[in-house]
Amino acid sequence: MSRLERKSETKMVPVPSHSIVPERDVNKAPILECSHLGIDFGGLTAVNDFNLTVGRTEIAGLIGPNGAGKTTVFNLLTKVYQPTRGTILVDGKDTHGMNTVQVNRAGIARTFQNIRLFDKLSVEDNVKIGLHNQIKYPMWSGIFRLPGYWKKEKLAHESAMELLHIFGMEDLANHRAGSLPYGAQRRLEIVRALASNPSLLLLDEPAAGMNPSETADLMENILKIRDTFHIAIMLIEHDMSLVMGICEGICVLNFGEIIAKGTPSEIQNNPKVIEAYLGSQKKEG
Ligand SMILES: Nc1ncnc2c1ncn2[C@@H]1O[C@H](COP(=O)(O)OP(=O)(O)OP(=O)(O)O)[C@@H](O)[C@H]1O
Repeated sequence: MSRLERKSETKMVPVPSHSIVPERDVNKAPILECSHLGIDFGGLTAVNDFNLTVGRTEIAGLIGPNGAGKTTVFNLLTKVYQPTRGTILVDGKDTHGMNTVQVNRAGIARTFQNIRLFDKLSVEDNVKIGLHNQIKYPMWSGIFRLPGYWKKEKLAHESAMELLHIFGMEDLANHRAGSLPYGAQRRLEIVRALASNPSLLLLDEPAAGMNPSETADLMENILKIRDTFHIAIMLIEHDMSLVMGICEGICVLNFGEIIAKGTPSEIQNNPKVIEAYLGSQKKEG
């Protein structure tokens, strides 16, 4: 039986910040704790009083109608924006004042709504770029190609190939990233994000533009990432079959505020959630 046919939901247990985490994570320090997080853009409050805890190995979903504030939350977590208020703890560390590079070193990696690969570089080189936090080249050994440089280069090659192998992409290592089919480019983005060895991987609409078979592969790959690397994954997604199929805890935003948290079945039956989605459909219609 394919793992995606599993119907049983993960048992979730309550933790502070009115959140739930998978039972298997309850005795482990959470990977993410947001308290009263918010940001204003001039007079517009894009996110307000965002409280969320994500378990160590949880697959968490962040959903909501268009313009609800989902990407803004990712931008706050990754310090593209500094919060107007509230705190973000990553692995127990307060990220106040950190920049995007520091927060990546603290354990958060992400992909974007639109593909952001280096099209003209090879698949392998794209992954090596993601390894930059892991493998440091001392300046002089790089400029003069000293033995130390070749040692690091060999290590980077081996690490990149190992990651590509996990996702069945090692045969594509020398292909130009821009020449890959759409689904493979999106997979490569995820591999590149994983190269920075995150504890929390943020995926912004990973299934956008995918056909059903690419989406099914993506779901398998997300489960594989969680099970291989034992990390947490938080995803924004409009494809409800993906969200309801693999997310364990789901948080729903509307107009920048959390309106519900729960398991897939709780969220699907929550009247506030149904109203938020129907309301946004009426507005669009
Ligand atoms: N840099 C910014 N300056 C001003 N307003 C912004 C900025 N970034 C986001 N916003 C506003 O914040 C609100 C939330 O936007 P956001 O992109 O986070 O929504 P979303 O839930 O990700 O939407 P979608 O599902 O359509 O991607 C919107 O009203 C948006 O216009």
